[in-house]
Amino acid sequence: MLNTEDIGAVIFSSTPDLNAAFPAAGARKFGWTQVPLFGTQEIECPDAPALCVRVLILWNTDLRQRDIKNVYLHGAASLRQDS
Ligand SMILES: O=C(O)C(=O)C[C@]1(C(=O)O)C=C[C@@H](O)C=C1
Repeated sequence: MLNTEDIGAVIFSSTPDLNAAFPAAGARKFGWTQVPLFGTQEIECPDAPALCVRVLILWNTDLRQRDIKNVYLHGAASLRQDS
């Protein structure tokens, strides 16, 4: 379970085709009002999925990296076939 108090910061990247709203603004509406949030733009890489938001959560945990499951939804699953 992810406790908001354990989140150091969250970084969002959006593909250049997404510009209607800031992902960080959505996260605040969702309840992350005290979490430091930052947005950036992903590079336009040929064959990479369009309309894609990546979310990197910097989370204080005692878990080992190999015990954390990164989640890739829909077409984004093709980005990391090794995970
Ligand atoms: O994990 C992703 O979302 C990817 O697109 C893969 C990958 C990578 O090669 O590790 C590539 C680009 C992103 O900026 C981050 C990670």
